[in-house]
Amino acid sequence: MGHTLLTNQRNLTGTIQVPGDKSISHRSLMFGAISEGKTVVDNLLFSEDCLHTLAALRQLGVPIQVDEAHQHVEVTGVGLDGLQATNQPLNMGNSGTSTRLLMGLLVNQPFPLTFVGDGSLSQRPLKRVTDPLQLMGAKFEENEGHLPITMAPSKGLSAITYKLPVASAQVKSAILLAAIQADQPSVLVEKTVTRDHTERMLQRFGGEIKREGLTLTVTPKPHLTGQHITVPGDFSSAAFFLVAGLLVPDSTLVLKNVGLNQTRTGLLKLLKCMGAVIEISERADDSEPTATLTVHQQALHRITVDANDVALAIDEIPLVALLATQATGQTVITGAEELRFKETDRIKTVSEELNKLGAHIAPTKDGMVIEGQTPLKVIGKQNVDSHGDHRIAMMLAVAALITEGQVDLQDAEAVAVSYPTFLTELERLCGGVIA
Ligand SMILES: O=C(O)C1=C[C@@H](OP(=O)(O)O)[C@@H](O)[C@H](O)C1
Ligand SMILES: C=C(OP(=O)(O)O)C(=O)O
Repeated sequence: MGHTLLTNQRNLTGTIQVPGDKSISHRSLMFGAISEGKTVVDNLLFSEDCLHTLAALRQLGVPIQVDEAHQHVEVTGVGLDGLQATNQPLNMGNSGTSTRLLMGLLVNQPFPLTFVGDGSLSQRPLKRVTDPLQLMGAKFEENEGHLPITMAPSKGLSAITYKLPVASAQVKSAILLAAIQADQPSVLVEKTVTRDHTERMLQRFGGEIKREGLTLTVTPKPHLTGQHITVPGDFSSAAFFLVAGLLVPDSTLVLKNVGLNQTRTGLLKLLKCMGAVIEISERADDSEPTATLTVHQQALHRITVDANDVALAIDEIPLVALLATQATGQTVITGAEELRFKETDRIKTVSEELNKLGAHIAPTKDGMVIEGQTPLKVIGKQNVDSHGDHRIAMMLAVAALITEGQVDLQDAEAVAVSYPTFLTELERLCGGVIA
């Protein structure tokens, strides 16, 4: 397992183009595969997670042409009834999104399918997806609530009226992808608003979905039409540089073409509450809005974060914790229990690893209590560990930039799950100080 040595910095200055959005990349491959005609995807994210989705679809007989140098992909849609059986398991790697969305997408096939994943993914909860799919008529031959799972050949799917028990875009999307193949319209009620990329893309490919408050009604529409999708830069990847720009003395960073879908940008609202000013320019809107973000180092103050905030910033909460260690006052995060079911238990890994650098973070059942104005400082060199979690690795790399002393980041290569070039980008901005 690789490690990376980082030291504290001043004056992080530069322009960054973060890679394509992970959530939208997964969805464009999946919708392209089950549509009729060609789907062209520009700026697809070539990260480990998205490559697991791509490989699984190819394994099911979907022709996908890849030009990785230009982040360009062409998917020849085979339609929902054109997928081919496979006698090998579909390997989901580390990717919760691939697993949950593909289970919904593939639930109505006339052949069995087995899903497997790595050690971390095999611990993550799947009953939240298999329960509603079973209510729709799906049968599972092997199902302990986590991978490996085998889905039996389908005997047809019934519509569902379902109140989501968790705030999860993956669960919502799995049900929506199954519901387009059901016999009648289905109705889903969200617990709170979560990212709506599936809803937007379904409409773009010719599906019918309506939202009224937290209620979604989706009409069966198994025949969709291929599209040209340009994937915006990933807000969740941009967030690491936004936070670095806010924390590292004398910094100015410009982030180009960042996806600003409001169901993803809860971090911007939280930053505003902390007193930060982020400049937004060059706004554009295809079926997903984008803009350029400019950030300078600034003083911040404490906030409280609740379940509604968490749902709109779910992958950015580790960064909120880091920001809070440097803000004035005590920050309290509640309603974040879902963090315990990510690639690691992020309440545990965030508090344990940042505390190694001098932070005072007390984990709670559903969040964290974070003391502000705690300078990060180590004597000599301190090891911190990503525990194989890409977002923990990147958050700790940003923390290292403001830590006095040397930080040795273990298992740094986990970044490849969502942002393979993250450390190279960081090194470029720092002027080549990463060993
Ligand atoms: O739908 C998606 O693409 C995602 C939804 C979120 O997961 P949950 O739905 O489990 O909260 C998020 O954490 C993940 O990175 C991507
Ligand atoms: C939780 C994440 O992804 P996934 O659920 O797809 O593994 C993430 O990217 O932070």
